[in-house]
Amino acid sequence: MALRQTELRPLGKPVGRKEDPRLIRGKGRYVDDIMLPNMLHLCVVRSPYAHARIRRIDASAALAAPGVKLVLTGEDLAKMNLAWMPTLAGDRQMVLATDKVLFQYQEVAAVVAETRAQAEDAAQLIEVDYEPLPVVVDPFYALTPEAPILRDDKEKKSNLIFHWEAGDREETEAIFREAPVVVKQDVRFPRVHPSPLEPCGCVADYDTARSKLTFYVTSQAPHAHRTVLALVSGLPEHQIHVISPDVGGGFGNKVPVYPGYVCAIVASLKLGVPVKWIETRTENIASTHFARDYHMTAEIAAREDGKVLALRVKTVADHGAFDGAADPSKFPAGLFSIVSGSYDFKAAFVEVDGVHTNKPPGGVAYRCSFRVTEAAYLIERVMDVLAQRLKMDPAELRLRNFIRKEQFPYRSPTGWVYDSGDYEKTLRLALERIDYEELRKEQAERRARGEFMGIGISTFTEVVGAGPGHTFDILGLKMFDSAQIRVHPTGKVIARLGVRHQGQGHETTFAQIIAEELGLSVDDVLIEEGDTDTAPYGLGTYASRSTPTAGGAAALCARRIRQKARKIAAHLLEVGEDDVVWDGTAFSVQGLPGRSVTMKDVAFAAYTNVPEGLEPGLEASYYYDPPNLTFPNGAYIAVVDIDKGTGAVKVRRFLAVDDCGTVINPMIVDGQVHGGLTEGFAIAFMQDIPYDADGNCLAPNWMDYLVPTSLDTPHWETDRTVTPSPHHPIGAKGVGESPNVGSPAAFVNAVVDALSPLGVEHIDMPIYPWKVWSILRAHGVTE
Ligand code: PCD
Ligand SMILES: [Cu+]
Repeated sequence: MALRQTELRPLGKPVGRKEDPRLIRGKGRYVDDIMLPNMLHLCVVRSPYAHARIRRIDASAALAAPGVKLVLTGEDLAKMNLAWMPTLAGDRQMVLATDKVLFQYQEVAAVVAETRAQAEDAAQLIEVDYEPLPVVVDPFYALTPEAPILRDDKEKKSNLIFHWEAGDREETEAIFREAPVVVKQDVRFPRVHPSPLEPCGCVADYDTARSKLTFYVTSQAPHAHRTVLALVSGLPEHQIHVISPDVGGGFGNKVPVYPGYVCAIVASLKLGVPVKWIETRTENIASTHFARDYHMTAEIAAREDGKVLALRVKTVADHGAFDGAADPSKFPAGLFSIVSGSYDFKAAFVEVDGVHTNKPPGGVAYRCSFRVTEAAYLIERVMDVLAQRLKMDPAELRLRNFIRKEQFPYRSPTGWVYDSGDYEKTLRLALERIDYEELRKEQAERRARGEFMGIGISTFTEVVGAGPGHTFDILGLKMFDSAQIRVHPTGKVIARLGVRHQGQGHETTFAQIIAEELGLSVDDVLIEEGDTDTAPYGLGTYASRSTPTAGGAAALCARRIRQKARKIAAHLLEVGEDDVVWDGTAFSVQGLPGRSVTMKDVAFAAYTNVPEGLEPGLEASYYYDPPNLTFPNGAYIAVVDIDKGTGAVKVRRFLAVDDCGTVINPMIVDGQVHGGLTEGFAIAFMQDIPYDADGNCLAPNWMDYLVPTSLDTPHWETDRTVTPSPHHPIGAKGVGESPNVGSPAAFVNAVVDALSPLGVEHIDMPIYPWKVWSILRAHGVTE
């Protein structure tokens, strides 16, 4: 049962979500709900070819079509110096193609008309004369000398975008030379897409009289978008007002700036009226930024008793036509170097080659703090390969190799400093709750009967919460975050934060933090995010960073308010400030608990009766740059049964034990875990975006790119251990991404475990029934 929103001391309690009465009654206000007078509609014309030279674009028929007000091409944008724009990774991307296209569905022209239907009809009339060029789909081929160079706009004549390394090569090699056991496995993380329910979209409204651009956009990072728009367009930043209304899911998809946004803004500037652009589902999947697509090879050097010694990883990363990776500037392969996971390796060496191909740009951090999902999946998969090779129980192998709780803060061999954790406790709780021993017995019995039952374990560690600002920036913008709290005379509060939630429940959880610190109830605190004219500057919501950064800012900002409140309380209680104590709900006089004033009394006095010399009013702001990241972790266990006839995998049980430090709202954390597990399940069993040899996208819709329904989705069991972050103001770590990061390996490990009697050591995701069926058939299990 959810806790009432009027109760005091709400931190750690399952308070009902304040945003839900609005959202579940269909009263959310999303970008497509915005209707402005004289608003026009924009439709993007896209390339049918994955690689082609553009000889000519003829827009005359489109311009003559009913309702059409404007057609934009790359040439038009080039005159305004807007044909290209910067990507988050410091590459550049075409807004509208000028001389050639580099992926199927690339933006080629934009049509603006009175209605959306008119814009779409006219888009069909635009004639583009393409000269097809040879297509590069395979990133390994892209690196060979025979492959055509795709980006002729770049100085470097190569499809290699970057080569990046972490760890100690020599020490790692030395350990490998001597190691008694070495296992090696190729692992692919398929190309997937965040695919939020609400696709991307915007309304650009340029007011010529006030020279002000109001830009409504479904954005995870409105402030960063405003800065990028100012830099790209040359409009002064204070004349750009970005509003991110309710967001229907983000999942990393709404961090980048997309060509449609720039086109809508240019159209509004040219026409002086509002212009709306809303993507279709196909446009979303086939042109906005993808995720993953990592081809990884991992090797572990170990002793015969299972103690791991060193890790070596080589990866080819397919970034598509433009490097749009949403990674902090200093990390071209994101935080992939966290790949040594929860285990105490002596040494590690990691290499990543980023490569251009004729595919859409990316990759974004889809429920993943910058390539952490790929890393966690790889290490959890390869640990199982090692267990199988050594004929050891995978739980036992993990227990033997965990970083021990007394080793924190722990420096990993690639340089990360893990803040805290108790991995053994978390795994033991999971083993006990699922009754692991009993399950293994049952498995042995079933195996004896020729049945295929599997148990998969994943004990992942994540790194979330970017900043700190000294290491983390995007396009130079330091990744701190902010909160601003204003207490009104009646003790009601408005708090604005620099992040922007997309369904995570910030209106509730951040109200819980502030209410807890100020002795108020959640009902008393209104949280507002997403409006750049009112909210303090922040980097946005992704990378499970809101709680580690803005959550920290909210607590510290509230404490700043309390400091001033204490002065006012002393004045009201007619004692010295040192005699005032705060008990969590009221200020009282030391030793005289009967004499007290609440935050509400103090708030009123702040506007009516302040001590002499003190500034009236009660508000504060705080920009919080965390000293380190937070390292949430978990132990996940999947139990599966395989149907021998069809190869279908049934997830019988799934238990997720998470440790995200201090929990603000256990009900919301459970919801976060349920959602992320559902995504992880989809990635493991049903999602991939394949391309044919001509670069045609083979899954540009929800018929081919599958999204699980409630019927497909297993029942989730959750539990928790709590190891607070030692540096976060309330001890909280992020959690939003954990289930997506940790679960794919548990599913795959379970399926491989089920098939291990056949000698199977690895299956690449997605594990479609036909893949399993082919294995069963190859081994004569089924016909
Ligand atoms: N310890 C703790 C932690 C946390 N929490 C809670 O939970 C949530 C979450 O958080 P975080 O972890 O901090 O995170 P954020 O930042 O807020 O968010 C973000 C994430 O989130 C997730 N989840 C979700 N949900 C929803 N509903 N929707 C969405 O969209 C989404 N997305 C996803 C993603 S993808 Mo990326 O962007 O890719 O990077 S990242 C991400 C919030 O409310 C909070 O406060 C609590 O309570 N406690
Ligand atoms: Cu990732």
